[in-house]
Amino acid sequence: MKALEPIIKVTGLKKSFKKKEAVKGLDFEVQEGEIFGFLGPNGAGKSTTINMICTMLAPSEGSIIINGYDVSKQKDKVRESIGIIFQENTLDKKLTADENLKLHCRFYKVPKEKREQRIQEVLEIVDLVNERKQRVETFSGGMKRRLEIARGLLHYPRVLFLDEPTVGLDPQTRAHLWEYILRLKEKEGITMFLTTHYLDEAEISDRVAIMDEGRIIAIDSPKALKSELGGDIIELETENNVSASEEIRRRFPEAEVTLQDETMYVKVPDSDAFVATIIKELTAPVTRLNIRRPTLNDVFLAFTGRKIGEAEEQGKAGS
Ligand SMILES: Nc1ncnc2c1ncn2[C@@H]1O[C@H](COP(=O)(O)OP(=O)(O)OP(=O)(O)O)[C@@H](O)[C@H]1O
Repeated sequence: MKALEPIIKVTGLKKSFKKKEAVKGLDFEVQEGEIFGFLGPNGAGKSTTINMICTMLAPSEGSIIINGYDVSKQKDKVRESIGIIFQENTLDKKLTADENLKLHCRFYKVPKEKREQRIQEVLEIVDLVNERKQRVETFSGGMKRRLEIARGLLHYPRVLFLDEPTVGLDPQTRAHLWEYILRLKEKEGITMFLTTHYLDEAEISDRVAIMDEGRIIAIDSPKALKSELGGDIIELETENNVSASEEIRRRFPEAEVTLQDETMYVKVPDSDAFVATIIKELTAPVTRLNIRRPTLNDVFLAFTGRKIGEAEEQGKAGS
């Protein structure tokens, strides 16, 4: 049997801005129907990559194939194959939802006889059927984002790009938006490529690529990435973390110890035996102890030596 062609294939992708090498050589594939998440701190190179994939920025090197079309040679075919929902709101606020959608249908040459049915379908997906005749300026932030998603779907794209789709929304609206996105996957079987720096949101993805400083440092399902870490994470504070971490490393050679501010993160295959021993025998008394399953933040920490929030702070300081 012939193996399925990936819907997106990226090879040797690089981008430099003058002296800054923002994307340093990416190779990855996205399969049809996947939710593919790009996770990384500000400045990691996510937007630059997504802009190149969406034909909006020319790569310095490498190739991108979407839906069988070459992004640098067949831009129009690529644009027909994709829908884009970016951070900036590009709806016309003075127009109604309906007028915004009709405009987009004309722009993307959705056949006239299909327009009415398609507008109804996409409004149903994002629950805005009753607001169809309202002006966009009366919409809440969440409603606007939903309308943008509806608009991005009008021309039956094979891949939908969502760049930080929940930025600026409150937690409840964020959660709802993800429900719509999952509904979309169910109803339209569409491939979704999303970027986020919210770790909990990345969990929705079938696969996640973790990006840092222009490179993909890990790529797999959230479950596999976390289980690759193996064992439990023990958060530990003692009266002297430096000497305690040295003692742990000496006595438990299999333990991986990372010191972060006031807290030690210890990863061990068997947390029960470890905890029983350190509580009784560690020279520096234990002042706090918490055992938990690994999160994507731990994956990021394991690969980069820092938490995703800290990487962002460094990114901001450096830019
Ligand atoms: N047009 C540009 N000119 C010069 N440098 C740029 C340009 N666009 C991006 N960069 C730099 O490239 C690096 C990657 O930026 P990019 O916006 O792709 O990161 P990101 O991961 O998408 O971050 P964010 O979440 O903040 O959008 C950053 O150091 C940024 O300052």
